[in-house]
Amino acid sequence: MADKPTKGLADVVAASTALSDIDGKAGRLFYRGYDIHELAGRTTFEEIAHLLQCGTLPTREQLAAYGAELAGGRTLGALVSANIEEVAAKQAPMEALRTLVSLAGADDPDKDSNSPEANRRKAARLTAQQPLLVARYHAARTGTPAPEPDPELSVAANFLLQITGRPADARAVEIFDTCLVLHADHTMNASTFAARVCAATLSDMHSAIVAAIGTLKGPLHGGANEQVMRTLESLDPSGVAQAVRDKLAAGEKIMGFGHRVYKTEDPRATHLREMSRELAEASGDDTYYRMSKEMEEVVLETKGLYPNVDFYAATVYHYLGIPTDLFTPVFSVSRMSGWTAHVIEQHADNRLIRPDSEYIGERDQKWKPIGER
Ligand SMILES: CC(=O)SCCNC(=O)CCNC(=O)[C@H](O)C(C)(C)COP(=O)(O)OP(=O)(O)OC[C@H]1O[C@@H](n2cnc3c(N)ncnc32)[C@H](O)[C@@H]1OP(=O)(O)O
Ligand SMILES: O=C([O-])CC(=O)C(=O)O
Repeated sequence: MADKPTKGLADVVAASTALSDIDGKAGRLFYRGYDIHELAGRTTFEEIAHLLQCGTLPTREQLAAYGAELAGGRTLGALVSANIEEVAAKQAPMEALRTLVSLAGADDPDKDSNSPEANRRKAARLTAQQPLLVARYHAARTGTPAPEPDPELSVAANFLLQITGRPADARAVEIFDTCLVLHADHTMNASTFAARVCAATLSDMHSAIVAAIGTLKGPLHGGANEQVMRTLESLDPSGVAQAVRDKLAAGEKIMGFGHRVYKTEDPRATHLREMSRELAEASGDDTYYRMSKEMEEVVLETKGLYPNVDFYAATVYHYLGIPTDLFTPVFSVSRMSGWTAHVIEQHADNRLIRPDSEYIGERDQKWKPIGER
């Protein structure tokens, strides 16, 4: 008989990885051995994607080559282009991305290979395409064409340009770039696990990424950042503390708080809180930042829970002018670098991921003809 399951697989080690590591008690996160506090604000998203997908922080030459590869990958395949209008009309952003990445797989030149070289090229292409898919989706649904991506600009600068329709100022780009750095990878989170389960059947990278996108979408995972903003918008700024206490007393979960692994401050939230404060001040209206701080105090005092990565990311994206329903797609733009690196890692040392289950259903049932049931 199987052992009793650990609900939600808490504390179960499901894979070995050299990509990221978390110390949940100390509130520390590392990408390939680098503390996130060493990297945030000092490295670009392109450097982090290279670190995850290629193994090292790049030299200048490697970064130039990787940047050129990303710039070259910023195109949409024929199948995506032919369908994006209809997808944008019928699907919400994360559903659309799930569809569009699947369609992009059909036009990928490496679609029939899982070799290490093909996987690395696909990883760069998916990382290049994801922000473009979000921007073109947004353009299609609003009927406002997005500016063409500029090969001279970074992933962060191009994304803000394409979403807002105008070049972002240098500090906004730095802040958004840091957000992308902070969201890139996070050990065996639910979407990465989904990607690895799919990849471990020796399925292809696009299939694994479709599984990951569908998993990130849920409000207990990446979907929480959108819900944080919706909560802030729904609250009366003068009644935040009482409203949060009432929600908690009613057994409601407050989105953006709590974490399976961190039992103290999420180290990414430390950076995001500060960036939210800076942007709020610069905007001349810090209402949402002040409301967030108040929520944080009440949730900590009442439940002992800390904000996770999604909490302050919400107001940062809001102040940067990103539409609320694109917050989770933004998460996917960054996490694509980690998901694809995990697929590369899974394929490089593979074994089928197939856990056991505990059977809790009926036993010894006897078949009856349909008329007698
Ligand atoms: C990128 C990310 O995915 S970060 C996480 C994003 N998700 C969210 O912000 C959604 C809100 N948070 C949550 O739902 C949870 O904290 C999760 C999903 C992140 C972690 O879940 P788990 O490790 O399974 O913890 P679980 O949901 O069992 O919570 C443990 C206890 O804390 C409570 N709790 C956890 N999070 C919250 C919250 N945000 N608000 C209120 N109570 C909470 C639970 O109700 C539970 O209480 P109980 O023991 O009295 O029943
Ligand atoms: O690790 C998790 O469970 C969720 C999370 O914070 C992430 O994916 O960034």
